[in-house]
Amino acid sequence: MTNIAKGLEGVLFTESKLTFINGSEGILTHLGIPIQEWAEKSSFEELSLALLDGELPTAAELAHFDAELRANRAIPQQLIDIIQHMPRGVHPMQALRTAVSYLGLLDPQAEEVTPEARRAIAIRMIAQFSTIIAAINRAQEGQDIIAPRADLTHAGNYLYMLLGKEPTAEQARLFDIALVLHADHGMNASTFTAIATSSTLSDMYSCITSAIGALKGPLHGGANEAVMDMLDEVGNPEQAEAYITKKLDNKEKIMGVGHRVYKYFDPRSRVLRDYAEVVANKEGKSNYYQILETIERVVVERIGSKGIYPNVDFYSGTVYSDLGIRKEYFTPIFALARISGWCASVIEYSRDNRLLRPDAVYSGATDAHYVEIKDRQ
Ligand SMILES: CC(=O)SCCNC(=O)CCNC(=O)[C@H](O)C(C)(C)COP(=O)(O)OP(=O)(O)OC[C@H]1O[C@@H](n2cnc3c(N)ncnc32)[C@H](O)[C@@H]1OP(=O)(O)O
Ligand SMILES: O=C([O-])CC(=O)C(=O)O
Repeated sequence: MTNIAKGLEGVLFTESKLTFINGSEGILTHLGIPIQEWAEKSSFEELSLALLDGELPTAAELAHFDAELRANRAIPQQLIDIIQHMPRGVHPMQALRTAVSYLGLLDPQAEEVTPEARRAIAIRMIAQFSTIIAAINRAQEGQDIIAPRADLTHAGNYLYMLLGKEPTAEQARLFDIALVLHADHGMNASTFTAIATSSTLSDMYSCITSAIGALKGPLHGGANEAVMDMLDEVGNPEQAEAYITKKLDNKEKIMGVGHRVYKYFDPRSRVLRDYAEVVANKEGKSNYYQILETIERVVVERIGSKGIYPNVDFYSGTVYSDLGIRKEYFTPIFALARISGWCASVIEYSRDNRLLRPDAVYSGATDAHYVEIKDRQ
């Protein structure tokens, strides 16, 4: 019998120098450097450049890249108009998908697929994603759109454009760490989708628009919002154990746990848990964390033996909501970070491109003949 790799599990289709994951031990590295070190010592700007170029930048290279990001933050007025006229109540991921596709119409370089053009477009997209997402958020809430500021960090500027006031240094750094943790993750579904699109020699905006669509689903990036829905449904920590036990007894999926590659704790979930605990220790903020702690304990006890542990989406939402971000924007924030990994992976793959085209075992009818429509039952 032919062996089918359902879900493409374990299928190796390319080489990459960007990200390494050891799922059984819960290890994640970018360029060989552990994710914990990136989170502690680096910034989203530095990791983005390192992924694009495949090496740690010098101070001068990073300063140049940072200046390029700051200079490219503004988005065209035509796109602002589109965002302002989007129907109210759409999911922000729908809005983001449309906005990025439209941005491509306004970029005279959009159709260029040379490595230089792809890199230049990537830098603009990394810079502009935060402006687009903050603009969608404010427009959907009937608020004025706030122009980016060039004197703030990437993370600080996003929070400023979203909330209309400068974040504290602590808030900006916490958000920066969240972006670092989400920036890249090997051949996940959305990165693979971006690469599949790029393998046809399509343009960067098409690659990224397809990736946004893939990230949106609740089995992938959409899980962070679904975790928050679950927390709101549980309501208070006293209900958590009974709630999760019932779900597991009914063989229902728990959001924010389980992963195709990790069969142990996702290391990013450990970093985020520590920050979620800090948030919880603030007055009146402990409910979410206490519920998550209980869910984590019960899940690990009950189905840890199947390799089901918290993933990156489990604790991130509690950190975001403390920063004043609504749950519908958790997945767009994932995109705000993952844009770097998508672009870097597309650029890396396109250096030695080959059309992606897997196959299926045919299991349909054979020896059939066309039946005239009038003769069909
Ligand atoms: C950023 C990211 O994309 S991280 C992932 C975000 N997604 C989520 O948090 C959604 C919840 N998790 C899931 O749905 C899954 O774990 C996925 C989609 C992430 C990975 O799925 P797969 O690798 O296909 O695992 P698969 O579905 O084969 O599950 C293996 C076993 O674990 C169980 N399992 C997997 N995830 C869960 C879960 N979240 N809750 C309960 N049981 C689970 C399955 O029921 C299955 O059990 P069985 O062998 O007794 O039938
Ligand atoms: O790698 C995956 O399958 C999912 C993902 O994007 C992540 O965990 O960050």
